Amino acid sequence: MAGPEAALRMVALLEQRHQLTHMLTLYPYDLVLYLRRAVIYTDMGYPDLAASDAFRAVRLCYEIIDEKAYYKQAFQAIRGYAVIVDAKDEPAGLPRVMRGVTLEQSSATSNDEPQPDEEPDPYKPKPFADYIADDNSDSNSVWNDESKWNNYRSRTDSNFIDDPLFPLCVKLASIARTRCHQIIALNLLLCGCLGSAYEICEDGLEDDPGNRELLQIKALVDTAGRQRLRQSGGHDDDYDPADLPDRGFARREVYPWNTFEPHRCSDASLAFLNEQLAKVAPKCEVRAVQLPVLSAQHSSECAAAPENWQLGIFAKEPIAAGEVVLREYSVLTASNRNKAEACDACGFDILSDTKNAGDKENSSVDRSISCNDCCAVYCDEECYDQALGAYRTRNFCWEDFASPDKKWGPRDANDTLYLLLATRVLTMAERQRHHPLELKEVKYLWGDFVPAATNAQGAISSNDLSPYSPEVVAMAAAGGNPPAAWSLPFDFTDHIIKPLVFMDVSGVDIYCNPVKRDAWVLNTLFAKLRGTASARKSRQDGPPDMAAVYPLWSLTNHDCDPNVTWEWGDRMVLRAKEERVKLVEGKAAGITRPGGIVAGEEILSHYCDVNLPVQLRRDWVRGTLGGTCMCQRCLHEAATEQGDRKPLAENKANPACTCSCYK
Ligand SMILES: C[S@@+](CC[C@H](N)C(=O)[O-])C[C@H]1O[C@@H](n2cnc3c(N)ncnc32)[C@H](O)[C@@H]1O
Repeated sequence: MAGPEAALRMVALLEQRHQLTHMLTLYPYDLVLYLRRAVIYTDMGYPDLAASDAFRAVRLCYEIIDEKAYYKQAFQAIRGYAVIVDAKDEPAGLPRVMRGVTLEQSSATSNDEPQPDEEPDPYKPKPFADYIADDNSDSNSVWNDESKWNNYRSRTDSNFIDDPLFPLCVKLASIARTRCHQIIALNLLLCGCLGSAYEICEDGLEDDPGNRELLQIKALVDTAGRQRLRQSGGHDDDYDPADLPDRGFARREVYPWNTFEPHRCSDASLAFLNEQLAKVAPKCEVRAVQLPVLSAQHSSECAAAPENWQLGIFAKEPIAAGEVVLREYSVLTASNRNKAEACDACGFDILSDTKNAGDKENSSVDRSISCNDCCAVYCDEECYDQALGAYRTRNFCWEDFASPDKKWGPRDANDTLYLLLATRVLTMAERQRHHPLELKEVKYLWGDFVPAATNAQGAISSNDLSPYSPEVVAMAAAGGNPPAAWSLPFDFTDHIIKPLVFMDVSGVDIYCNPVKRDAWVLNTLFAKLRGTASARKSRQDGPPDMAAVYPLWSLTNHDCDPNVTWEWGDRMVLRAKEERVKLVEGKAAGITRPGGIVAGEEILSHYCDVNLPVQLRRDWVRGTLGGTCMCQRCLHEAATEQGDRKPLAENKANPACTCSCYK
């Protein structure tokens, strides 16, 4: 499907998504609504969001089956469906999303089978197949008619403990659970999260052994895993499902329904940012600037890369060499260290600060204060007050989750820090009663988003997506890689499970307020945090264990000949460099010229160690810049290294280059 037809279909899907989201705000414990929205997301080509909704639905199934914390609410919601199914006054019986699941071999149903000499139970629901009508559509069904639906719901005020529909409700939850496992596993496969997809199949098969769809998805995951192994030069004999790759990718984009993303270069945005910047960098201003769109294919000879509008910081007046340009404080920090070592608010390394050691009034350790209720420490009263205003309350510390070593085993250090930063944003949003994407620390951050149309190319989408679909089978046979344009690293545990666990242990109702806590909100946060966070290590040879986002500092662009240096302690401090690299043909590094910044000059920071040779610098910043660095120094040094002594002005678009500079 292409052109207007595809566009019309997308409009219809967006409308359905909108309606289901609205219904979810009214009935947040209704697992069927989550399942229906999951199917819409799959249809739109957002498998990560589909997996997330199905995961919330499966949690609601377990609430009912295992009588957990939200048992009563989840039971009330499913009972509305049971009333209709039992009365058979709705011809379609079940909502479409739950049809076609049979639990013949399920342990959940086997206990329900009557023993030969047992009295028949008058309340026992009829065989499930009886409820499944031939009608294969939800159109004209009660599920789409809100007033009729509310009428059914009003009949669910019974005391559920003695409720005759109780067995049917549990049965519906068991059927939904299998459907959830199918939807989660298939969509994780589409994201490339093979390890988690495999595990979900196993979980589902434990509840519903022999389920055909789950067995088929497991076989596809297996195929994809073996293919990946072959692609990386390994042999099938070495294949072990426990080693399946689990890092997938999701679309990094401003979702079509995201109304929170500002037009970053508008007058209103610039006015707001400049008001903020004036407090921390009085000699500077934020401006819109055209930057080259970098790609990994760019070569040094491509001087004519396409450009896009972004933001940058510029000097409004001269700044002397060595002068402070910007001094910024932030509580959007994350620490993966022992809580007693660094300030919980600003991340300052209190224990290792030896500046005023022994001085009772001024040493960092003696000025620090500890939380009475947890082991968090703060530099001083000021940091504690900042924490109180931004993310914590006097008697609630968020401490349970935020001690990563307590909860989570060894894993990628950067991923842990991004997760902890995301949870800090969630706590800020709760404390300040804002939507997470509306917080001023988050709203204007660069997210490195890719246009939705680019992401849609190659996405597998269908409202009847099944593990037997030729597209899915072909995708698995090719190794289960999502489209190359999907650039947001995606992990089932970090993006879906842990944020929910975090909210849960923090006492937040994870089902309520889906507009604030949805998976797309978290993905948008992760995109922004990945585009702007800085990390550091406390031990030279250790992994990064501290991270922070300084929203204004993060607006500075990179250059391998920067005009500022930065120091990161309790604040981020930018200073004009004392001296700069002088570009002399054939001898770029080592020769210097005086620092200082003139009015109108852009403040250029550095995202890598600028003392390294050009190739290593480019390798370092490729991820952050989205491609090969094309700053004047890199172009110059790369050309010199390759023996190309042409003056830079002659470096025009290169016909041999595979990037878009020549097209
Ligand atoms: C931390 S942001 C810098 C601020 C950003 N320009 C903004 O609008 O917020 C990093 C992004 O800026 C862009 N960028 C920074 N330095 C660049 C450079 N020298 N050339 C091209 N793009 C650059 C890249 O898109 C990179 O992903």
